[in-house]
Amino acid sequence: MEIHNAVKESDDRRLKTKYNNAVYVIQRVLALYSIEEVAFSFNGGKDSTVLLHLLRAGYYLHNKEKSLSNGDLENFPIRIIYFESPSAFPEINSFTHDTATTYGLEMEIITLDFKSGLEDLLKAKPIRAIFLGVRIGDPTAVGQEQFSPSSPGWPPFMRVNPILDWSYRDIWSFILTCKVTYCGLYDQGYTSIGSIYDTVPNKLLCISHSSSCGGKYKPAYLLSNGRLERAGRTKKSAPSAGRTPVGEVMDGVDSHKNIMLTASVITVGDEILYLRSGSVGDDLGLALCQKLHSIGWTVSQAAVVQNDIDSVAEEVERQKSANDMVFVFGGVGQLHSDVTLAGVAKACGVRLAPDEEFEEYLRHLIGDHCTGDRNEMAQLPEGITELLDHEKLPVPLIKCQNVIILTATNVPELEKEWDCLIELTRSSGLFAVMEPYASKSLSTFLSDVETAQPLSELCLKFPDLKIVCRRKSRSGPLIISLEGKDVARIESATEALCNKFLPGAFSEV
Ligand SMILES: Cc1cc2nc3c(=O)[nH]c(=O)nc-3n(C[C@H](O)[C@H](O)[C@H](O)COP(=O)(O)O)c2cc1C
Ligand SMILES: Nc1ncnc2c1ncn2[C@@H]1O[C@H](COP(=O)(O)OP(=O)(O)OP(=O)(O)O)[C@@H](O)[C@H]1O
Ligand SMILES: [Mg+2]
Repeated sequence: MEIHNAVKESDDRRLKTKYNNAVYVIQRVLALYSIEEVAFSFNGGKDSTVLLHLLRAGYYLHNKEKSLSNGDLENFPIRIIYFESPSAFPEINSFTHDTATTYGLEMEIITLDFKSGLEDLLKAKPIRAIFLGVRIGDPTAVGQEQFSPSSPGWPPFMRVNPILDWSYRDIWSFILTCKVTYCGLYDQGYTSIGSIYDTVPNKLLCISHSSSCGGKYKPAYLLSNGRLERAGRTKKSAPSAGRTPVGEVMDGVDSHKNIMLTASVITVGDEILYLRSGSVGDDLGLALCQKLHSIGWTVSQAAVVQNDIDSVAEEVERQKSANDMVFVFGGVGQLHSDVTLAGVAKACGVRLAPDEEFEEYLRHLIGDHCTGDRNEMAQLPEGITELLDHEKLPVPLIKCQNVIILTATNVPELEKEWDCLIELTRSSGLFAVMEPYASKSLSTFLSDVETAQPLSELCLKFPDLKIVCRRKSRSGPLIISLEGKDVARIESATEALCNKFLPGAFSEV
């Protein structure tokens, strides 16, 4: 069988593993269900084209195992269903029909929507399992496994997703290795094909950088970053979750003085909580608070949690709904204690899934040891992760909704990551850069008894200012800091405070 032989003879170890796993799933389905009980939902797209050939190979191996045939595939009896729509590309439509003819497929054309079409189909036919070319990264893959029962409200059947864990690169490795014919649109820069109304060629494949591009695009298999395969889909993606919209592109400084944006800083660090050497402190958390402060953000909380999935998840869940942005440090890597990503995934109610683009970065960084065959090293929260890539960073920072995961392990590294974040913010509006806080500090030897009441009154009169009191020692002076966005208000508050005491009671620090 040409597909089986092509993969067997290839020296692409990863492709072989993916192929073997997918064909294993297909063979088990053919063992579990009778041929009348299975169907393949085929639409001429690249993923379903790959699945068609995997099914042909799986059917061939199934028969061979049962000595049912010599592997001749002239007759491929798995029922094919195609939901034909007037909004499909004519090229996709004709490719689907041509493929059916080439491989002698029994194709059932359904003109209803997916749900109604399946309801009618399952009333008429004994179908119990349907193969789909869904892959991780597709919006509909979230939460699905290789075997996923249909959703509540849908007719009952098993969705079988044999290529769920295939990456964009795996799809093209298979197509090119097996020399499979695919729809011509993929040679014209289309990388994922929806309807004529929401799909254009992927501009990352545009040959000319001029605005018009001359209509020339590279073929889909040359897209190096598989994460961007849907960049040709014109539908808008959902905005990041957050308490308030913080994604506006700020060209410099936000002019709205009254907007208050709050952040929470979470350090994941057993070393801070347990080690007695005294050498480990939460320097990074502290440094980040100062950075946030310098762009006019308020830090509502800085916490240290254990390297434990539930501890991270609980803290992240609490803070992400109470703040505009949450920054998490520590616990990122490959050690047993590196649970931050799992904690963030749990807090966001998603699972970890292999990420091809992240794996690519790790491979550059650590070499080929890191890939494995099943991408264990590059698992990120599924469906919600953005990689914040900057040329100065060896590995991108990770953003999941309004949670940013930093990888710095010391203050100089943090400064570098922070500078990159700010640059990214200016170019693509990660978060708002606000007017920085202004502050003034006063020192006094007045006693607490004397200052308590006037300071309480001052707080009530100037609710827009943060009035912070501290002492360096019990017997030393009291330092009063007034902080806010409006220098004039700080001056008024200073004057109001000084007027309540004899001249010279306060000196500016
Ligand atoms: C064979 C088949 C089975 C499907 N089963 C389900 C299902 O169980 N639950 C569900 O929410 N959507 C199901 N869908 C719909 C898809 O998840 C998804 O909504 C659809 O592919 C989106 O395509 P669109 O972006 O073109 O609308 C099914 C689709 C097909 C073709
Ligand atoms: N109109 C349709 N008819 C039959 N099956 C469909 C249809 N639309 C989607 N499917 C099923 O859903 C799967 C996922 O669709 P999706 O569009 O993500 O992949 P694809 O079309 O195979 O490839 P591409 O991502 O390049 O468009 C398909 O592989 C197919 O199994
Ligand atoms: Mg498609």
